[in-house]
Amino acid sequence: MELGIDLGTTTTVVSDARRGVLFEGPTVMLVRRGAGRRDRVLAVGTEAADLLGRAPSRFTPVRPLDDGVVTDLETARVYLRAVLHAAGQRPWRLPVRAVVTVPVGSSALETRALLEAAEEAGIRPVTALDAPIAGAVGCGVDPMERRVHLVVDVGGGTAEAVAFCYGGVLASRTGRTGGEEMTLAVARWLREEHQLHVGDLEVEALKVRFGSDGDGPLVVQGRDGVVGRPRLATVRAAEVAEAVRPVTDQVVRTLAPVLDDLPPQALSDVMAEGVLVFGGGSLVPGLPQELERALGLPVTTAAEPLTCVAQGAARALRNRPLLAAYGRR
Ligand SMILES: Nc1ncnc2c1ncn2[C@@H]1O[C@H](COP(=O)(O)OP(=O)(O)OP(=O)(O)O)[C@@H](O)[C@H]1O
Repeated sequence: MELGIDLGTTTTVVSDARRGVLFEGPTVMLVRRGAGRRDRVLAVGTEAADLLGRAPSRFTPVRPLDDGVVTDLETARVYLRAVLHAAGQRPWRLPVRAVVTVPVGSSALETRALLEAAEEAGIRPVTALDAPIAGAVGCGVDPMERRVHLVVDVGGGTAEAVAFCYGGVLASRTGRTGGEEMTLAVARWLREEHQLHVGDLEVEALKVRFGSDGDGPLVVQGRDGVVGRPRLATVRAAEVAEAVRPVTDQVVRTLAPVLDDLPPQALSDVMAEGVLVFGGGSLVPGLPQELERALGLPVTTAAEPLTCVAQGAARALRNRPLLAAYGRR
């Protein structure tokens, strides 16, 4: 079994080169913590997210990643095993080979922790690949060619810009601010401007909706900040955009200096080709345009911005020269 695994801060996607996406869901699991015993997983991904705030108190929601990196090996192992199970794979029966993606900015130690967790979960051999490189492969870009490509990946916990060609990274910028920070900004704005306390999932849904519903009114449900009762509020998409803007500005300010490190020939490749952007954060209205302004280059959003990283990772698994050049072990 050959898989590409995009273990993101917010979303996990598992893809198979032949069958496509096998699992896509929030990076969260619900576990029962037994005294002295191993954690028992009740639900993972969408099923776990649906139960958040509803499950009995003996079940704890656990997020295995923080800003794109593994913070606890055992948690990551348990999570990966649950994800493989949900994706219909049983590592204890089938040999599972995989490419797992990591942020470009993750340290050797952080990458090692993820690889160890994957091996412990039964995935062998496993290779780590920078998520932006995997995303580029998923969009049909060949990172082994001589032409320089520039891609931007805006995820939940990280935003990265990477220029690469001919088997190597030329320049990169990483920021640990992404879509989750945008969600927090919307929640803060609802609290301050509308005196409304809104649950995480509702704020997340509002952030996703405001881009797709034009400038029509959006209804959001929460708890009144003064009297504490449930209440509805009507907001406009343009207001939500304003609330998110300081975060998108920060993302763009962090990434744009990647151009400063490129030699003139590389710049002319990038100018001819433009910039490819993907990751859930790229779907926030206005972000591609702001990026275009800051870089002074045309920006194109990937056709499948949420799954191209996992699909590219699965494809990379069969490309030995690519893994030898860009893989991290
Ligand atoms: N349609 C949408 N509109 C706006 N934001 C979206 C949309 N779809 C997803 N997002 C946001 O994208 C973010 C998740 O993106 P993605 O799945 O690429 O990140 P990730 O891989 O989990 O994180 P990271 O790469 O930082 O580890 C979340 O903050 C989510 O709210």
